[in-house]
Amino acid sequence: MKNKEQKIDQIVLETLSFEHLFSVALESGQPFAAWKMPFENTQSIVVSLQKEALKVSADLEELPNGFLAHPFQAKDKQAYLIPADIYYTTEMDHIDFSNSYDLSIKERVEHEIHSFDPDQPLKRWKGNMLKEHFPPTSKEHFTSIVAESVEAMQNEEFTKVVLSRTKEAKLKEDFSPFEFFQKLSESYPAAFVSICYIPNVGLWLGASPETLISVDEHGIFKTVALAGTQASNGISPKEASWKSKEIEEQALVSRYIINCFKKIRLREFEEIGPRTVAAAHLLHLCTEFKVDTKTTNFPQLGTVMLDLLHPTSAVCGMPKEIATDFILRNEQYNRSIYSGYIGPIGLENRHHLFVNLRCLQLFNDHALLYAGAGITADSDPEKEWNETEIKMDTMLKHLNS
Ligand SMILES: C=C(O[C@@H]1C=C(C(=O)O)C=C[C@H]1O)C(=O)O
Repeated sequence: MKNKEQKIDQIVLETLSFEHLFSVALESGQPFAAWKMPFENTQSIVVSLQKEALKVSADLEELPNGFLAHPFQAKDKQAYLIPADIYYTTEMDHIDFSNSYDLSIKERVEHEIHSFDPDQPLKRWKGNMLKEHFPPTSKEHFTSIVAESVEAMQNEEFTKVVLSRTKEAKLKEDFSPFEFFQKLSESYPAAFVSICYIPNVGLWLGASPETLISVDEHGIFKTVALAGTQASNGISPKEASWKSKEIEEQALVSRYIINCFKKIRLREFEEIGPRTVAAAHLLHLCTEFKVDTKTTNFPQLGTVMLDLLHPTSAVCGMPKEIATDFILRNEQYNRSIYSGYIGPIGLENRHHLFVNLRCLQLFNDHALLYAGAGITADSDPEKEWNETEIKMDTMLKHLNS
């Protein structure tokens, strides 16, 4: 990975805590993101010192370090970038502070962090939440569009479509985004747990099980084909068995990824799986694909594959254009960054972008949960509704507990 020149200054603080910086960022209304990587304990946070997130094209080699968030559908193909003007992880004893800003901003941030009172409940953040959203999806509407898509697929108009919906959940009076983030981090070690705030996009929290692309510090590129869902009900991944509907649904996603490699004539990929993986109380089928970008001399593979892969048939369908069109005509709401992608880029010399799933958006007094299910010609509308219910439980279980 190319090393970008970035001038960094530091704020060394004696009594710094992650909660301090998280709370100051949340209350400030500045774009920020905090996260925990799968199978890592470290929590990280970036805060932008500009009022708005940057609108950028997802060129990983060129962008400054930060946190990227791309909607499911963006006509201009632009993503939001929260630049790491301030960067801190629970492994550090100081804050990295981009010194392209003048001293007075640094002093203001330092003052706000020092004067933050952890015993006072946070209130200001609620004023920064979006004021409205599309009405939540009724069961009647969801099952009727599933039935309509099944009929279209039986007529061979397309092969797969992922249909999604939303649901509202009240927040308790003293709901704390920080406590919720901590609860998710503790409960889901295998997930990418994140919170991100982008003005006009809102405050989003999630526990994603699905990597879209990653390129690590050694130049190893990875992506996965994740699909097929069942409640684990105490069954371990090794004991799980799958019906042909799910096996085909996941194989379709694998074929889609292999096709993307074919488009760029890349043959040197390793394919591992499919195997059953656990995500919270659910099981999925997963095939992992790996490429060494150094031996293949393809340093920009992450950027190229990102452009080809998104949206994959795990969140959109096959063929992509027809499935997208069906989704946009029938879901009756805007997915925003649900089923888009989010994650840190450049930091610690790696990029890791996840499909934004098992997530919710916060409003003043309630949350809006998002989930979808892969529909094929063999789907049953009632079962697909239930699948979205159990996916939403990933968040719902911890929301007001
Ligand atoms: C669309 C979602 O999940 C995706 C769809 C799956 C399926 O259809 O079985 C499984 C995992 C994800 O790739 C979601 O969680 O909202």
